[in-house]
Amino acid sequence: MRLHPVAPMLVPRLAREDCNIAGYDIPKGTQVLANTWTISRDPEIWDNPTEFKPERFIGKEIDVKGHDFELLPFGAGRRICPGYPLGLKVIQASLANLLHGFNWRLPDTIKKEDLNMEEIFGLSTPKKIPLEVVVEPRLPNHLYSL
Ligand code: HEM
Repeated sequence: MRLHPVAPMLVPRLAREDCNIAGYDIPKGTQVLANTWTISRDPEIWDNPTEFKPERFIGKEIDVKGHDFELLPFGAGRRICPGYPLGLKVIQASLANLLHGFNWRLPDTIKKEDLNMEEIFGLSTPKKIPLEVVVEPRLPNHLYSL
């Protein structure tokens, strides 16, 4: 959610009055876009920003619920994603099921360090090059029948 947020830009906002943010004058009527993708890779905020290191959050108060402006995968304020509690639960449940049910590995022809993590930028950020993986069941067969 930090390195690869689903939506790289938040929904556009319109300034209702003249204001100044971090030294920048923003006149009333300006359309403002928050670039969450760039903020969550800002080296002034994050150590080794391009490194996937989930343990960086251990013991930190920071969360994804719109209060910490350095990490806004669901946006913030009045137009924050209303589906974020569902989104978080679906991601956690799906990921847990996939990891519990299958062993995952890269094909022998691809090395971990060669994995392409580029994205296509648009309203959302799908992977530029689809991930190829070898998936093997790790539980007894009868557990996979519907
Ligand atoms: C991991 C899953 C999801 C992510 C990362 C996500 C992300 C976002 C983001 C970034 C916004 C823009 C917020 C802003 O500009 O401040 C948004 C808006 C919205 N999301 Fe989600 N979302 C997710 C799941 C869902 C789900 C499950 C629902 C509905 C069941 C949902 C419904 C909406 C709606 C209706 C808006 C527009 C809110 C408005 O403009 O007032 N989202 N979402």
